[in-house]
Amino acid sequence: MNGDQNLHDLADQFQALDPSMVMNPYEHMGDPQEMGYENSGGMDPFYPASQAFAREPLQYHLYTSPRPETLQNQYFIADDLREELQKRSEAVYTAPPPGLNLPDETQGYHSLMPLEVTVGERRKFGSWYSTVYKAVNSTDGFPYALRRIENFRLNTQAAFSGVETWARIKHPNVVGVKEAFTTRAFNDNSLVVVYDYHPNSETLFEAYIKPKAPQFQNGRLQAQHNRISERTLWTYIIQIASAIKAVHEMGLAVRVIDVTKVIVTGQNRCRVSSCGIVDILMFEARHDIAMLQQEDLAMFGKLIVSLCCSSLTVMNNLPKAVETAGRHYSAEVKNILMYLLTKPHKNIRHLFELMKGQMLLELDDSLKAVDCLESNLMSELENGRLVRLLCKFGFIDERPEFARDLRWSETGDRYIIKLFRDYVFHQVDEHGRPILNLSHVLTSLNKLDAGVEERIMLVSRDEQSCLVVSYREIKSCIDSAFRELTTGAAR
Ligand SMILES: Nc1ncnc2c1ncn2[C@@H]1O[C@H](COP(=O)(O)OP(=O)(O)OP(=O)(O)O)[C@@H](O)[C@H]1O
Repeated sequence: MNGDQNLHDLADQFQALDPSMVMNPYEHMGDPQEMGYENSGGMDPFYPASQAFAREPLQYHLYTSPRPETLQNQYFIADDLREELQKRSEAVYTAPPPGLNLPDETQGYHSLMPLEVTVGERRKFGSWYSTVYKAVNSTDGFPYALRRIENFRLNTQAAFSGVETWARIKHPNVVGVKEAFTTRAFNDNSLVVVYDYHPNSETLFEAYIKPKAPQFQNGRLQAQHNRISERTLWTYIIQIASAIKAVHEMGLAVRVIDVTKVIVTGQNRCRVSSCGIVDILMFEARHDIAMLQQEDLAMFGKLIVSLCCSSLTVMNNLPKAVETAGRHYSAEVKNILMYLLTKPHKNIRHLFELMKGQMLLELDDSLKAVDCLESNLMSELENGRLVRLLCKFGFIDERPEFARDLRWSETGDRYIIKLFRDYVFHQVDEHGRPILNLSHVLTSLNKLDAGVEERIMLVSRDEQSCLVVSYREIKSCIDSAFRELTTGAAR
């Protein structure tokens, strides 16, 4: 199907969706090249090349061109991204259910909410039980993740000496460490290490290994297999290796590299959590850092094997596990595994040498992801601008009194603003039914914000007065009314 055919199909759908809407917002659009855009390759096929277009002067808040109804959703960020961000926002604001018997506050953190189930069978963190909570810091108001080690008695404050060094590690694949303290607020001796909070994250174990409930497929209950794809596996390998490199270069060792201690914080984004905590727990057992770093790499190998085989028990028979991994993944993956699990003297820099080819792919993918996010951000930039404009309307329209004038918002410049508000939001069709046309609203507000010379007819509700004004004039009315309000507020 060619471009014209597409266009016709779209136009048909457009008519079918809303017969009362006959305006085509593309009608007066010109060639993007003529508009001064250097690269028109990525622009819509909806811009016919033949018609002339009077370009508006370039402004920093230049608006995007209006789109047809059927593409309305493209005014906003992509649905899956919005859903993901909304889930995160919801996670930040979720309050704990009542009756958890948690302290109201500990060391300046309040609103504690467990991020994991604390009843039933629990795994241990070394020799201790641990629980992760979300809590809000009273000083900066931000949420943090508190990892609490239950029933831990600290023998010396010196055990906290490494926390400062950990807090200096700012790396995209390491969950940031903020501080550590002991507390009796949970009615025991607890150690708490405070980390950056990454809402709605799950561990690699939860994402790829934990058995999923069977689901109905083709009318039958079927087990869910979530074997990780080779590309995603490499993404995680490179990110975790990068985290390990950052930690080793600070003269530290991660000391816990495990599928339950690496969290997935976004699409294919992972971060090593729980850094620094083992240094406190095992402070008194002196260790050679070079040896601990070797152990980090061996643990990393085991993590990759469990991901490849979607199982934790495979670690009981590593040679068999490596063989299984080799059957499902490339020789390159097997090569890395052999290096990490069998080489007596390994080194994180050498590991990167072995992964050179994959790193280029990773770089390409992450640049693509940045491009995609940037284009989503652009649409939100436009929307943010429109929200500010709507706020101005809200401040001005229907204001009951200003400067002792009960009719301030109905008279002078404000009368035009009121009529424009009706033009944008309160139009009705020939049968008196409300027209709820988001495209019209966005187009009108964008033109207003850019102050274009295009003229529109504003009609009063009783149809007794009728004004023809340009968007530029309406914009200047709004600016002066809003200025009056700001000077009035400052008085
Ligand atoms: N910094 C963090 N920000 C947000 N959520 C986190 C953070 N750290 C951990 N979590 C979440 O808290 C939950 C519990 O984490 P934890 O590391 O205890 O995993 P676990 O599987 O419960 O391990 P264990 O069985 O050893 O307790 C997980 O769902 C994890 O995603």
